[in-house]
Amino acid sequence: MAVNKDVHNYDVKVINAYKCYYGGVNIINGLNMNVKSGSIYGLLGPSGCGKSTLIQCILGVFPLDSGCIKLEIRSQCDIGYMPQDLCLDGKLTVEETFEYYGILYKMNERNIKNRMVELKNILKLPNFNRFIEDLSGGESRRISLAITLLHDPKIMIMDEPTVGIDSMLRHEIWDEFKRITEQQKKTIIITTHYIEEANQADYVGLMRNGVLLEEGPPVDILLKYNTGTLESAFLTICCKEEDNNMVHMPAFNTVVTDNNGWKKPRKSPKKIIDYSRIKGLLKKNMRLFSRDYMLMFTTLVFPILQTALICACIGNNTKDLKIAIKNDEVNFSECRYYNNNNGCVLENKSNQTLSCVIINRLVSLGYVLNEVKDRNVGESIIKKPKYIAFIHFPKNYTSEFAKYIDDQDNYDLQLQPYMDLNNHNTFFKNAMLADIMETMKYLVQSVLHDCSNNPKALDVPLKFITVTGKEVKSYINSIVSIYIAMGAFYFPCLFSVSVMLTEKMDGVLGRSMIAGVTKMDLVVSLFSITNVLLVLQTLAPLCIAYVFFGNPIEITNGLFTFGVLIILLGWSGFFYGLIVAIISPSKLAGIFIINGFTYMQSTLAGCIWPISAQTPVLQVFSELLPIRIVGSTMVSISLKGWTSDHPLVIRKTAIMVFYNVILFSVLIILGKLKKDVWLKR
Ligand SMILES: Nc1ncnc2c1ncn2[C@@H]1O[C@H](COP(=O)(O)OP(=O)(O)OP(=O)(O)O)[C@@H](O)[C@H]1O
Repeated sequence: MAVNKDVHNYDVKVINAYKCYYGGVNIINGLNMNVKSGSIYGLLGPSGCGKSTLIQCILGVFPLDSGCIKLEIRSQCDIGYMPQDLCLDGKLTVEETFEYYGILYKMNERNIKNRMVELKNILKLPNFNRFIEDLSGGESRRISLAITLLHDPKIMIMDEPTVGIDSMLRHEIWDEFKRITEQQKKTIIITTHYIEEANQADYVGLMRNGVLLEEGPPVDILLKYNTGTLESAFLTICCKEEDNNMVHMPAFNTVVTDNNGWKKPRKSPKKIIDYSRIKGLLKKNMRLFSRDYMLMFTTLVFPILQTALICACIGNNTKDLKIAIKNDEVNFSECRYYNNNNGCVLENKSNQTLSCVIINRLVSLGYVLNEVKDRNVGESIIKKPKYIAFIHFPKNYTSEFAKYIDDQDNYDLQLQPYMDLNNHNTFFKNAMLADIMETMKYLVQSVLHDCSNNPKALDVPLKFITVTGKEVKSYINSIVSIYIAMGAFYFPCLFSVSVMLTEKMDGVLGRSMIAGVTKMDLVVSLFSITNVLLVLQTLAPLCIAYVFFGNPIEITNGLFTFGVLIILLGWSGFFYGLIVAIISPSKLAGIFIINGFTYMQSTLAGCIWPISAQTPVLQVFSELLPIRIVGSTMVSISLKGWTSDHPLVIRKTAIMVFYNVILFSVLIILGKLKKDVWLKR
């Protein structure tokens, strides 16, 4: 029973604690620690001995492998924590930082304001309207300390609070610590490298290799080891420990200590979602977003620019492709004066020049024709990538052509025009070949017409009827929806991964979590912002693609599903970004992963080359990619007029809902498996 009575004198008690990171060595190695209520406890020890790890365990960030930690608190708000690093958003002002943490600690506006003024006087804080990123090291440490004290918590845990603060102010801060512990019965745990500073603490714990070698009031320790300073006492203790060659039991030999009369930690359970915390997060994130011009540019301006550029560049007729010409039949420059109605080529009196018909036709299609001196020059010039073809028209081409029609057996093939092709770019080559074939057809039709024959005789004996996609005129019309789908996936993904990883790497997330924010609060607040951004990110590109550039779109009730699919795709991008943020060791890695995945999807989605050209196995994979699923359905809705009740539209929408459920579940599972998922290592 004596033990139970003792319980009430302590705010923090650690009993036989063990902790190691991911199967490594024990960082906390059978540690016992007793922090009395209303006292200052100085936790001392060399760098790397496990002080921060112990603090994280006390805060509940990491669970112990075994042992027990008891905190005399009612809720998370009873603890104030100051991390070793700054862990504050540089782009918030001092006032906004106070407001954010005040909201998390459930303080009202007036309380926050009053407390800010109080703390300003005690800690000599800088102006409230200054940005954190503009403060000096010492000033920002003082803000960090003030945030810890803001909600007047019962227990304050501070990791090196006085680092970087001048000795005068350090002295004043210690006086303030003493005042609040004595007058308000607060409990303070401080880690410090300045061992002599800890003389002012009520108790000190000397930690080494994951255990407390000594614990007690500084005066008692000095007396016990007969030294004048804590530093030499610590050295003596360390030497003794080495002499004794103390061995600590490994974690697997220990028993979870919950049988010493200790109750489970008295903490009211944290709500998984809390409206006021979400409000605080939303306010903070909106402020940060509105000040991050690069992020704003990439998430809001980029989608507009990208759509405009794609519509302006893709699918237009290829222009200004260069063709080298040598025309021995007629002076090249004279072709421009050539009149089509020069009579039938089969008649002797005709002065018809077929080479000019072809030349003028190619010019009218937008090709740039440059005359070369002779055939040798033409054949060598074609090796340069600037030229896609060299065409040579022999002398008497037209009259020989007329003879050929009359007497094919005696036709000299040398008298045919010939063409050298540059195959550097098969797309250009094929486009030009199609134009040349069209031109030749036009030529023969002209001849037939001039010779009073029926030009239609040359038509393909097949009737073409366009059933769907009548309005499709250019390649961009067929793929613009897929590009919009790409943006709908990529930009929410980019937003979630960059916001989460920036905050994680700056330690802001970790600090917010300790202040009470839950993973669900985070997801909900970011999800809300993402939805607003998603509407802007897709509405503007849709207007540009379908209104400004006039890409065809069928107006049916399928357009409702068109919108739903974009939102579902945006959500999957958002969840995917969060998953990447969990598994990425750095922001750069996270951005690389999402860029790589989106790039792969864009390549396989069918807008660069049809999926039917892929190998069967790859086709199955490509058809399952989110951008492909949504993009191809959007194409069918916009060009084929598929309605919302079309079986494939329903099926693909269901697949996207399923994807979102899967991604959200993965997010939850990863969050449960990796407890320290939002913490900077
Ligand atoms: N999340 C983590 N995962 C793996 N190892 C970790 C992690 N955090 C700390 N460590 C390791 O645990 C050991 C103790 O680190 P800890 O930060 O607790 O020491 P410390 O006493 O606070 O040091 P300092 O005084 O320099 O801050 C170090 O070797 C560190 O590399």
